[in-house]
Amino acid sequence: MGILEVKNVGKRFGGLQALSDINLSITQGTVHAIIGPNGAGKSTLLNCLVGKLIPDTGSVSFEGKSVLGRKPHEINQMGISRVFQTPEIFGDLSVMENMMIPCLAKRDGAFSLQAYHALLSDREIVDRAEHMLEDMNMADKRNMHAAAMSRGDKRRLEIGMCLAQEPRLLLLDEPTAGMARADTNNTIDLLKQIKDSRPITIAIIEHDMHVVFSLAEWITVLAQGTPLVEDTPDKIKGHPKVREAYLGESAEH
Ligand SMILES: Nc1ncnc2c1ncn2[C@@H]1O[C@H](COP(=O)(O)OP(=O)(O)OP(=O)(O)O)[C@@H](O)[C@H]1O
Repeated sequence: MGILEVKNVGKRFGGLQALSDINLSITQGTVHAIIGPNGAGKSTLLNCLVGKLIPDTGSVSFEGKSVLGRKPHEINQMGISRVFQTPEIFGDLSVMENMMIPCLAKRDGAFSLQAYHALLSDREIVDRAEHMLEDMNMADKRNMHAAAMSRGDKRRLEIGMCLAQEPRLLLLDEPTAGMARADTNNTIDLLKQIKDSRPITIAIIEHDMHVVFSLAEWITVLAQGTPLVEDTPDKIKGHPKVREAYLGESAEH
């Protein structure tokens, strides 16, 4: 059984069947990419995994426990963290302050902005945040305003903030969208380093085939809301159905 099991999931928006009969198993410790043309249902599926949407049919379970009906923060506490397309960081705070927030949430189970000032003198949280920044190779940026960083560094910080919560499954929604090639390559290296240094499973939605083929060990191709094919990257590359449904279209990205 996979760390994440999706069975017969369907989701309809009015007259549109966005997902139909999705079956997906994500194996523990792998990098699993979900690819597909625009509108294939990738984000809808991801939203069903993290409690932002409730599927009309089917089941989603993480480590054998159903996630359906749980709120996003409850799913997060179960061990699933999600990195969004646009980095979700606090631009007005420093890099260090940003990192302290998930460290506190991990320890205390919640975070309130009222507790923010007390954070600065909380040695345990400061130490943990410093350690995470070192782990992310960002210690030299600790006092920088988060908003002033490059897109690649904002992404690096956000990924670090997710990891501070020690998730067992990291979900990445187009983590290199809008990045210059150098930042994309840095993000690929960072994700490889994360994968090699901790027991984590990564599921990634991505349009950039360079990123997909650099990282993925297993690929599911969605088309029109349903899995078209799943296989290793080598098999997916030359698969005629995939070329027809996706790779032709991917030239636009
Ligand atoms: N909240 C919504 N209400 C109505 N239709 C929606 C909603 N969210 C998504 N859709 C539709 O569902 C289909 C799947 O969308 P989704 O965003 O999941 O695709 P995607 O594969 O992530 O696409 P992209 O690669 O462009 O991000 C699309 O036709 C989209 O227009």
